[in-house]
Amino acid sequence: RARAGAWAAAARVAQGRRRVEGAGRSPSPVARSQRAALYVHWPYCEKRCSYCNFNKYIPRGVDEAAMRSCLVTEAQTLLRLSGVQRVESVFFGGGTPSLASPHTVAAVLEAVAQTAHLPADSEVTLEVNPTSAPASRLAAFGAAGVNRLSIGLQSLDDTELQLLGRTHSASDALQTLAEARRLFPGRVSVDLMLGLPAQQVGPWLWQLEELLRRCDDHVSLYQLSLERGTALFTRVQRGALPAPDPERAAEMYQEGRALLREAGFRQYEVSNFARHGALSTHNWTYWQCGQYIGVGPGAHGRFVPQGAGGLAREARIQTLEPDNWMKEVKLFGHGTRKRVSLGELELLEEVLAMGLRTDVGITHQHWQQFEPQLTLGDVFGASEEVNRLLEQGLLLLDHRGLRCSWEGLAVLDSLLLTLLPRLQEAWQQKTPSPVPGG
Ligand SMILES: C[S@@+](CC[C@H](N)C(=O)[O-])C[C@H]1O[C@@H](n2cnc3c(N)ncnc32)[C@H](O)[C@@H]1O
Ligand SMILES: C[S@@+](CC[C@H](N)C(=O)[O-])C[C@H]1O[C@@H](n2cnc3c(N)ncnc32)[C@H](O)[C@@H]1O
Ligand code: SF4
Repeated sequence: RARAGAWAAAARVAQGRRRVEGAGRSPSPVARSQRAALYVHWPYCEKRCSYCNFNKYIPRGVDEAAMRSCLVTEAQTLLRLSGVQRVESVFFGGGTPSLASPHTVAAVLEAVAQTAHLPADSEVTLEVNPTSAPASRLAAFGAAGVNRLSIGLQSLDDTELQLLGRTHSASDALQTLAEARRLFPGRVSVDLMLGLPAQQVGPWLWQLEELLRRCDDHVSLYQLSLERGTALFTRVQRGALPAPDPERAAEMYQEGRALLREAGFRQYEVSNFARHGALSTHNWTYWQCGQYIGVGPGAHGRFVPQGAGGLAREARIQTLEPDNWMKEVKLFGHGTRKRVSLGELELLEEVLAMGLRTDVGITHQHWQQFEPQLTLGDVFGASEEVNRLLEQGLLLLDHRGLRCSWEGLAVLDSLLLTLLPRLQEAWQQKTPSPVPGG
């Protein structure tokens, strides 16, 4: 059983159901530079899924005590380095973090709470694979401080689940979902994939309808991305399976999001849907270009190291391979493999590309925090190409800011092909490159 620490106990008393409503979210009293989300990567899985190229390993055995101690050490080191005082959400992802013991999750949360302020109602998500999470284990994660679950359900068709190399059946997934809802009501998300080889629109929509009868208040729809180096990629390349049809996938996405809308879900991001205000705070931080600290093998982070001042934000990635990562953590207190300083333009490009993924888009206030000189109107208002997108009703630029319409959200990548070069152009005009000899 999990040894619930002081923070987990306080969190249970608070029983906070913190909900964000996009732009309506009340501003935190702590400055942006002193707040962050924290991501923790558990790199192990039971079996390799045929489509997955995330940073995961199938170990013969795991030295969990060593892993736990390294996760705790790295969380403490990076929190101190960042100068972050308030952690607003924690996300245990992977790999398969539901294979970790609740004790490990509790230890990381206690360490975070001791190094920075972790409000008792902070969103703490754990990703769960159906076969590694009986109800007793889910309850123990709850006692450890987890208050939101994200279930990798992927499909409700056993043949598809087999094709994906999953270890669970559709009925296992539905059972986990029911148990999760009982233990974490209003705080359970499910991931459903679309665009699989040979998948047809009609049957996929029946899956979604079935899911809508069973699900809680958060759904993520992920279109399969066929990744080089995966078993699925090889089978498609050899002709053993048909290539996924992008037009059919687009139709599933369009019909799927319409169905979710009818069921009362708000599409608050390209792939994410919530009702009753159950948006994910953690992911919202990513899309708003807030700071986040990545702990564990292969975790990504983006924060301003203490002493760097201003907007000198760094993109960081931790060492991928777990044994090497542990050696580095034992030696240096962290396993950061790569640090790249983000330039001001790069950061603005991220603000644009990430912000437009959400239904709120980029508000004028939000943009101003990153770019006080050029307004959204200065950058985009006079561009003929952008005006065409506004006239087509794909984009909106008004007193609130810049955002995609419902139609625009489905074709964001193509909108960015116009918007990003326009931003680069406006940036160059603002800061002309020095003329040689001038
Ligand atoms: C990396 S997994 C980790 C969580 C957990 N191990 C699981 O499998 O559910 C997180 C989510 O990413 C999505 N995902 C992984 N590989 C993908 C791919 N190639 N294309 C689209 N979505 C993918 C899946 O929906 C999955 O639920
Ligand atoms: C695809 S998302 C699924 C989120 C889920 N749908 C939800 O609403 O909570 C989660 C996956 O993204 C990856 N991920 C998220 N944040 C990360 C970070 N900071 N560093 C590395 N990987 C990250 C992890 O592999 C994780 O399993
Ligand atoms: S999809 Fe999830 S369970 Fe499957 S290999 Fe990837 S991380 Fe592991």
